[in-house]
Amino acid sequence: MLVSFVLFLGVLFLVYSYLERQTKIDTQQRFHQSAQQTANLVDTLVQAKKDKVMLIALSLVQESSLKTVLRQRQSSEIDFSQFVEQVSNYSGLKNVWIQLLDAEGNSLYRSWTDKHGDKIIEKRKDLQLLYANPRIMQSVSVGAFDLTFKTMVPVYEDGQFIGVFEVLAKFNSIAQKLTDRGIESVILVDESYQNQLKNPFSKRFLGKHYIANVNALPELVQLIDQYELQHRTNSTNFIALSKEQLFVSFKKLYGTENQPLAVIYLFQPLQPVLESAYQASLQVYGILTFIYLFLLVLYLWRRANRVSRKASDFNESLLSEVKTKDQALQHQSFFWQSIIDGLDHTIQVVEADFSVTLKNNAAQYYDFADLVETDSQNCRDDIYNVDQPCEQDHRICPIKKCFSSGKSASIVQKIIAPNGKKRYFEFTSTPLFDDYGHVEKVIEIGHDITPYLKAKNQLETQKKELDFMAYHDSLTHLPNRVLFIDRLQQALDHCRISKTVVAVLFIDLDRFKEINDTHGHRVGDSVLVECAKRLKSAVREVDTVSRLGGDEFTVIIDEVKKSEEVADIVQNLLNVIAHPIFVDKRAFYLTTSIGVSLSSTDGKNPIELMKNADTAMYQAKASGRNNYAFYDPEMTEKALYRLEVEENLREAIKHRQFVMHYQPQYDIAEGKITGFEALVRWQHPEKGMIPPIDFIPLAEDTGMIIHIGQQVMFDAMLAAVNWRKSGIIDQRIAINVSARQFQDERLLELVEDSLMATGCQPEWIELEITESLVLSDYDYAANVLSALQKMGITVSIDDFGTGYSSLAELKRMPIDKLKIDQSFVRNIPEEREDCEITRAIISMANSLGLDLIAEGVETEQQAQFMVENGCQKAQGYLYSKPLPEEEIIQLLGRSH
Ligand SMILES: Nc1nc2c(ncn2[C@@H]2O[C@@H]3COP(=O)(O)O[C@H]4[C@@H](O)[C@H](n5cnc6c(=O)[nH]c(N)nc65)O[C@@H]4COP(=O)(O)O[C@H]3[C@H]2O)c(=O)[nH]1
Repeated sequence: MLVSFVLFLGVLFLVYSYLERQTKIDTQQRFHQSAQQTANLVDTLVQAKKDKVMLIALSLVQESSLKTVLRQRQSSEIDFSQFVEQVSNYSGLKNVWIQLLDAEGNSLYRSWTDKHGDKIIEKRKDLQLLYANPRIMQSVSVGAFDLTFKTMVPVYEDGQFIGVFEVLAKFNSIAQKLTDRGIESVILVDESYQNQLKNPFSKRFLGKHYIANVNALPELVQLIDQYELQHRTNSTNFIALSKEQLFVSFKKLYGTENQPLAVIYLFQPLQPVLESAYQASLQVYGILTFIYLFLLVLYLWRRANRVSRKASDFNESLLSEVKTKDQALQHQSFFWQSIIDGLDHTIQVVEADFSVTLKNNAAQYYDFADLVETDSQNCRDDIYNVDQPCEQDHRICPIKKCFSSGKSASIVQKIIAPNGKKRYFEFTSTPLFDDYGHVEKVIEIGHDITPYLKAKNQLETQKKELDFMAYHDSLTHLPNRVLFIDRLQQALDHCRISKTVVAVLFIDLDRFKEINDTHGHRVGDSVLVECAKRLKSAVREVDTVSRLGGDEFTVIIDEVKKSEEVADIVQNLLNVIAHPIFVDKRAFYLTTSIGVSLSSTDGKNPIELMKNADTAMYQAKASGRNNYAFYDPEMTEKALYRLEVEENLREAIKHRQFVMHYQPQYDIAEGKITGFEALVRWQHPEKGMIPPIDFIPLAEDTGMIIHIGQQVMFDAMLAAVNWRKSGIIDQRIAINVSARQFQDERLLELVEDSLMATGCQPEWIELEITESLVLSDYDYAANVLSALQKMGITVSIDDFGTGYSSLAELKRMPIDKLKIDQSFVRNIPEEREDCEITRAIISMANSLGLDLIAEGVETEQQAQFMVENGCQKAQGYLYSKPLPEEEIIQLLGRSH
């Protein structure tokens, strides 16, 4: 804008500079024109006068009198004064003269003078020219007196040149005519004529110049002189005298031979000329101003147009830009929409009222329905079977959460797609904030993660399979060596805490190679798989069976309390493998050798234990296969012995090799038998009488105690019945109930059955339960004991004092009798502490009103201690050892 303005000013300046210059030029031109006009005026006037003079000459030349004179050349007798006067009147010219010249150039008549007959041609060049070539000639010339107009007409008669008729008129009238037009003139005759004017008409001279017009104003003449205008006529045709306010122009007159004749100085007021010039300038100015204004208007219009066009262009470009941008936006929008619509992800815009205002194609396909929540319905669940509707007690709606917290929230939901397929979607809600930071909307993006979950599950399965393969044997699916060692380490760590023992079994199938070689690997593999199954089924769930490779298996037996347990398990494993294995309807009889190492004695780490178990396995093989061996030989012996006992025990049960001994119980003070305790003995056919301590624990462990207990109960009840029938006793017989028996739910049934089978009355017997058994499960014990009491059976607590029963527990327990354990009795009276305990037990039993008996009384002091401290009954070697039934009968017979 500023640049435009400066340019505009520049142009304005140039235009006005130009105008000013132009004005000057125009003024000069106007002056020149004005001078030219004035000169033209002079020319016109001169020409008009010339023409007039010529017309006069031509009209007069026809005058016969003139011809006559010329023909006769007799001018002296002719008076043409009247004729001239008529011509003057006729032509309107005041001063008109005529002259007649004969053919030789002699003046026949001159109206201005009386003189005639002289040879004028000799003096006048114009006449010489005319006579040389007769023709009508006009001229302004300086005569002897004045500046005059002349017209010379050759006169012919009958084709013969007879002379010249010349008409003359004063030039002075021209000045008058100029004056009439407001132009004063001063006619200065050329200085070359100064000598010619003998008797000048005006008699006025400026220097050498004759002032031809009589009425020329002196001040003008003075100005000519003052400004030396005479010298300027050659360089210009005008002078503006500003001071005098006069405009002076010059008009030069020339003679017939083009010789300078005179200069007419034409004076006119400067102002009109200037005005005229100004007018011209003004016209120029006007035109220029007009042009300028026009240009300005044009410029402004164009500028306005330009501005308008610019504005229009701007508008157009703006519109175009807007259109382009709009299109770009549309394209972009279309582009994004295409992308958004092309996405598998569902996108929904959820408003604060949970209505969905926008959704992409995927969302429309799944049509997750309005997200409007009601009290009873959650979003989507009325349309689709959503397993996990978002708003429940245990989970919240992510859209709600997003609105309330302003943070993104996600949820995984199972939906049924329109095609009926089950899909898992992960929905992520993202907040959109308004200008005030409030959550305005929520963008919910749903992503079908079914393939991902499927792939994840597959990967997990594959990983599990790989993990499984890494840690398991591919044939038997048993843990491999790596896992076995790991588990063994864990077991060792655990057994250190639990103070138990871990046993490692190294199992090798005997002569398995023969099966492989003879029947092929496929059969061999089948045999191995079956062996693995059997080994696994023969141990506890917590125990680990692994395959090291080939026909070698290992087993971890955890939490071993006694080595005998291990021997049992090992024996069981030998047995399960010994059963025939069928492959392709062919029976294979396998044996196996098992080596055992124990963490207590044979090693502290997995490698050591496995190595020693392996060594033991070779010992077992060396001792004849189908065998087992402990790494410690003593353990092997023990195990073998135990196995033998177990087998014998089974035989003993089968063949009823158990016999009952009865130990009498006495009233210490009176020395009378108050009862008996039935104590079982094993009458081994080869080894003789085996005490209960050598087989009861094994019978307990193996469960055979149940069978032994049945026999004992039956025999003892039967003895009670028989002895009563024979009338030798009326005392009760106490029967020991082992832990396994007591925990057997069939105990009460067994007691009832035995009572019924023997005909024994409940009052005739007493059941002894160890204190530790009662304390291990107090409620159960109380129930069972209570049931026994209700049956009428006396219940006594054996080995009392070893279990640390409290007085409160005793008080609540349904029991009738306490048996002071012989471990206290044994040291009485030496051990003060045992004495104190015994006193306390006696005191406790007495205070609770319980019957009381001391076991293992071997000395009088012990018996006396008991009596002194309130225990009236005792049993022990002091009175009698446990005796066979016959001896009891004898004893009773003696006592009777
Ligand atoms: N040192 C010494 N010992 C004495 C004396 N008086 C008795 N004894 C022994 O002490 C044991 C008492 O039986 P127990 O405490 O019930 O201890 C019994 C009992 O727990 C168990 N037992 C015996 N018979 C049976 C039975 O039929 N069933 C059950 N479940 N266990 C039985 O075997 C254990 C041992 O029985 P036994 O060898 O017969 O040993 C008997 C008996 O012979 C004595 O003065 N000094």
